[in-house]
Amino acid sequence: TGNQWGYGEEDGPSSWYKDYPIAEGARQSPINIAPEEAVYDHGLPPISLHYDNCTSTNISNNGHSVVVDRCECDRCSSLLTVIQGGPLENAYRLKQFHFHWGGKGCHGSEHTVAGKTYTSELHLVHWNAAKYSSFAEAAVAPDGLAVLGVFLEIGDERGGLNKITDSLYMVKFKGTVTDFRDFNPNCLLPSSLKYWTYPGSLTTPPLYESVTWIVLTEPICVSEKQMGKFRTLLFNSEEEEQRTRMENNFRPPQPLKGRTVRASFK
Ligand SMILES: Clc1ccc(Cc2nnn[n-]2)cc1
Ligand SMILES: [Zn+2]
Repeated sequence: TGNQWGYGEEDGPSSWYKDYPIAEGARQSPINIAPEEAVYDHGLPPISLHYDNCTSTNISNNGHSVVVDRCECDRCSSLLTVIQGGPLENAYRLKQFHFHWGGKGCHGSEHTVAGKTYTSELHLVHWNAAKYSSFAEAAVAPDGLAVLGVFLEIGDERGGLNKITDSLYMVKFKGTVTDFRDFNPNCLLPSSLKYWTYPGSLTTPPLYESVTWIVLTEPICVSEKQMGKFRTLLFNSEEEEQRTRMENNFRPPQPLKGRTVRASFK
């Protein structure tokens, strides 16, 4: 039932085009960011993040990544948790955040910077709630989504990440979910909000070309021990006999096809 895609030899990124022809589209993500070719746009305002009211609700393993959903209850959804400014015409509301990572070593990010890969990449997924009435409606619109990308590199431990890594044992298997309240992703942001921005897509099927990408230039540091806990997750459910470690859940860079990457800085 439905399209079975993954990150393996048979079902991985190089075969997604069979079920999702948009995989070969004109604005696919991720991309390699070439800083020298990025165009400094002095008209680009800074981005502003209002995550203070951010309340998470649960953490889950969807068979592709580990996802922290934002609470959508009436009280919470009235409280604004948004990204605005930068290339965005209006405020985009946070829907969820998740990660992409590698096996041991320093590959694992989706975007690369002058060919450099990072050990992981955090994605905060937002939708244009000012213009569309649901995430699903926004997800298919060219200005529907905004994803904030944060690079993770191996170094000192990141304290704020421990609440997540200490919960991962509860969502080891695909299809598992557990309460995960009051986590604010502010603690996972670097000190600088300098960014690159370009028009792109979701990096997994359905690969919709609806994402305004905002990729922060400054990585955050996480420890090898913390990354090791991400790699205890499994792609498969408890019922499946196959036990496949969840790692290398990243799509490689896609052709730029004439797009311009803009920089918020000189
Ligand atoms: Cl709703 C949804 C669908 C796909 C992805 C995967 C992804 N796309 N861009 N970054 N991650 C994340 C959220
Ligand atoms: Zn992602």
